[in-house]
Amino acid sequence: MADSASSISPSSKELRSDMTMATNIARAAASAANSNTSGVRLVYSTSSTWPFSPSSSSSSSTNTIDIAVLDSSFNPPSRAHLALLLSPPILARPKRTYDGHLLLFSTQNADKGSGKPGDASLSQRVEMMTLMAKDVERIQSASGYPANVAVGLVDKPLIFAKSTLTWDLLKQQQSHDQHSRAAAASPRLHWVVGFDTLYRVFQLKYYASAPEFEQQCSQFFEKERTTFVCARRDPSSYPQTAADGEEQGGDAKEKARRGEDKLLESEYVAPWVREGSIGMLDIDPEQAKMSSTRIRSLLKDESVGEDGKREQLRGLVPPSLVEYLIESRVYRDDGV
Ligand SMILES: Nc1ncnc2c1ncn2[C@@H]1O[C@H](COP(=O)(O)OP(=O)(O)OP(=O)(O)O)[C@@H](O)[C@H]1O
Ligand SMILES: NC(=O)c1ccc[n+]([C@@H]2O[C@H](COP(=O)(O)O)[C@@H](O)[C@H]2O)c1
Repeated sequence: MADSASSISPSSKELRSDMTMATNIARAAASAANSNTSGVRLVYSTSSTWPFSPSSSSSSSTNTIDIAVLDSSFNPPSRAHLALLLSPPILARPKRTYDGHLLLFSTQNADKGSGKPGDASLSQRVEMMTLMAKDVERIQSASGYPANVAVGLVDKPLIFAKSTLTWDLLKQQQSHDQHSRAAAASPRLHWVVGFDTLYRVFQLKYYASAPEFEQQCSQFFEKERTTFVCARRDPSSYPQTAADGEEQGGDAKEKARRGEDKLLESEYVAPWVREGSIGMLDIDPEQAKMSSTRIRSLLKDESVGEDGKREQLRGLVPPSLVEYLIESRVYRDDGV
């Protein structure tokens, strides 16, 4: 599926029209950012009834609507993020694709607050998310699947809380649509994450107490039937987790693999692995090495010219992002 991304570059007319739409959406999202609403706010969706489009419910062989959630800083999105979002629904077999896709950005990060100077602004992230959503729509259609994508913003940093807010939004959308097939469908969220994120979700330091963490696990896995689909990440692409650091000897990849096994076998994680609520995924090894940090460094690198940057970006970011990153000069100005 990730390979099909290479063959769906938008025409320049499509790209211009998507960029204009993305800018308008970003403007509206930024001007509403200070309003006091909490929860998940959709700023773009393929259809107004997302995720309950008629095509998604009728194409499902079960009455469950399985939705992949890519929760990211979008700073900027990479081909690895695209591969995660378009990965096969390993915990929703025999489906060959998710019924819906959600790109979600938290305006508050668990470890970095509201961001670092030199990061992309909220408007730029919404623009990039919208362009990526349009790429996902094109890839799904080119693969013969219905396109059913949304872009959302949320003001909570931790996944369990964000997931419940996403769940609340789905229930709300469903209650507006009493008479369609959607009313009988049961949505299920699948958080597509890399190993570093799965590791952090299970660190007690993020929660007020162990009982509160356990209550949130139970709400996420049991009440809402949500899952984690976790991609193995090349250790060169992210700062070491404590789990990797404790492992002695061997090369970095072996250490990372042992760190993964250790987490999956640990007290708080193993029961959900056994239940089939956490699954591991291998993505393309080149994509597993990617990080947003590396893409930001490339964009800032004054020794690489515009054509060189464009060439490298083609392999690193979703198709519509290549021109956007060059033209917007994001990460390059302001001396950062
Ligand atoms: N190369 C990759 N392989 C597998 N998962 C990845 C990869 N890159 C990012 N992810 C996952 O995608 C999700 C969003 O990641 P995030 O936006 O923090 O990107 P990042 O590349 O890690 O960013 P940065 O380099 O700025 O820290 C996380 O769950 C992360 O683990
Ligand atoms: N305990 C948690 O739920 C927890 C902690 C830290 C990061 N995260 C997630 O990891 C994702 C990536 O975070 P960074 O941008 O900090 O790498 C974030 O979107 C966040 O949701 C979750």
